[in-house]
Amino acid sequence: MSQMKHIDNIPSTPGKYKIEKSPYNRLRLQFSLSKIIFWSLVFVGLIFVFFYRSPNSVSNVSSDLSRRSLRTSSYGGPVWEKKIKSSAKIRSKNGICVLVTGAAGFVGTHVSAALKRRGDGVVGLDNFNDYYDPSLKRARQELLERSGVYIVEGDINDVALLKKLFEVVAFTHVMHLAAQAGVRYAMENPGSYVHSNIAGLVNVLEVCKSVNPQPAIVWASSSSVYGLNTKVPFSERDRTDQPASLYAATKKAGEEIAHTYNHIYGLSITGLRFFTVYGPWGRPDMAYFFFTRDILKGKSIPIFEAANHGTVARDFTYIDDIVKGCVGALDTAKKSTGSGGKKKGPAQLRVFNLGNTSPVPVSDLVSILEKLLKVKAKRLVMKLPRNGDVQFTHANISSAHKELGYKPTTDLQTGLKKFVRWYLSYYGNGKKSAQ
Ligand SMILES: O=C(O)[C@H]1O[C@H](OP(=O)(O)OP(=O)(O)OC[C@H]2O[C@@H](n3ccc(=O)[nH]c3=O)[C@H](O)[C@@H]2O)[C@H](O)[C@@H](O)[C@H]1O
Repeated sequence: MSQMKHIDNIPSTPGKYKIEKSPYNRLRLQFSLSKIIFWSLVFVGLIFVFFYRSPNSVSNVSSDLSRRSLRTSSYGGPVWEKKIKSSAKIRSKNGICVLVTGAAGFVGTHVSAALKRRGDGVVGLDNFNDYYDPSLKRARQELLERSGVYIVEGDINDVALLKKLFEVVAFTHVMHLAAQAGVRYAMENPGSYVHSNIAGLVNVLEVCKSVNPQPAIVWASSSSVYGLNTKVPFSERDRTDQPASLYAATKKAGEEIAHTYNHIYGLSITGLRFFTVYGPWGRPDMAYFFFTRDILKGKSIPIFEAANHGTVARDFTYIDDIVKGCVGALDTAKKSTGSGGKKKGPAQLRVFNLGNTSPVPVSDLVSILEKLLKVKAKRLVMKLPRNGDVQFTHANISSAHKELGYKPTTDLQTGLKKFVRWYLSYYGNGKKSAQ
């Protein structure tokens, strides 16, 4: 209020504001100028020290990103284009042509394989960073290559590469799954979330809005957007303005960014809120995966528990169910309406929960693993850390059921059996172990 008064005291027409020219005033002016310069230098110095010393500072983002070995891709040339065109070839009637970002990732690999199997054209894009063991990503790549899916090695922040891909192939759809995943890692490397989940998403949308014809976009949001929401089961209409982690906040930001690109450019965009997806070829940073590894090694596993011995539970969703949801979203996506970077009419904007509708306590997940692995786990019950984890998730999937025909059919017991079978065969019956 007092500041307001101060501003009000200054005449609105600057020319009418008479500055007295006494030597005392000049001296005072010089003195305050040098004071301003002095404090500005101190301020700049402080910023400098902060950015170069703080472990999580933005200046460290580049080193963190390079630690995740983002390669600058070399691309182009007739051989490269031929591979892409062959991978993009549609082999079924009414097939679609999809660019899958994050194709060497867990969900990306399964979705790419499913699309290829039914005769769609599929081209993958992945930067093969080392957030987790890149050899697993390479193995997924081999799997996809054997089924005819080529993965371009490059980053979603490489706009020139994205543009080039659209020059070579007129993709009808983009399945945007490339992201920095993981709830807890966001405290270690916040910059990587901004880089992939915000800057990367914007780059993908920028390119999609400017190509002709614009593709329809389906992308991975997350159940974590519900954050501290306590109303269960989580419905798409519930509030999502209380994220509990930076990961969740970047996914929520992504949903708002999607709204903007839909509104301004007429891009057809569908966001899918995945609920703790698990299964064969999964992510080693996820609990079910490293619990399996550590139970087999005889290492103790930390099991989180909420205040007053409260149960921590997740709506674990099996990968094959998620793939059906992704394909359903692609198949029901309407065309984007814009062209030449301009909106021509209203376009489709959707968001769906893809969960299993039956939350399971983490301790029950461990019991299932014990039975499947025939090894007793060394349980270390710990307080739920305050670093992004929420106590439970539970999806209401009626909207996805109605619009996408989504109907999950795999319970945790059945899904984990398939995961354990894969784990033991991939890591040689546990002799070789996941990193
Ligand atoms: O749905 C999502 O959108 C997210 O799902 C996944 O996050 P989460 O549901 O947190 O999965 P995950 O880490 O496997 O922990 C599973 C359970 O084990 C508990 N947990 C975890 C670690 C541990 O040491 N102990 C423990 O009890 C933990 O408290 C939790 O209850 C994806 O990783 C994320 O990328 C995002 O996609």
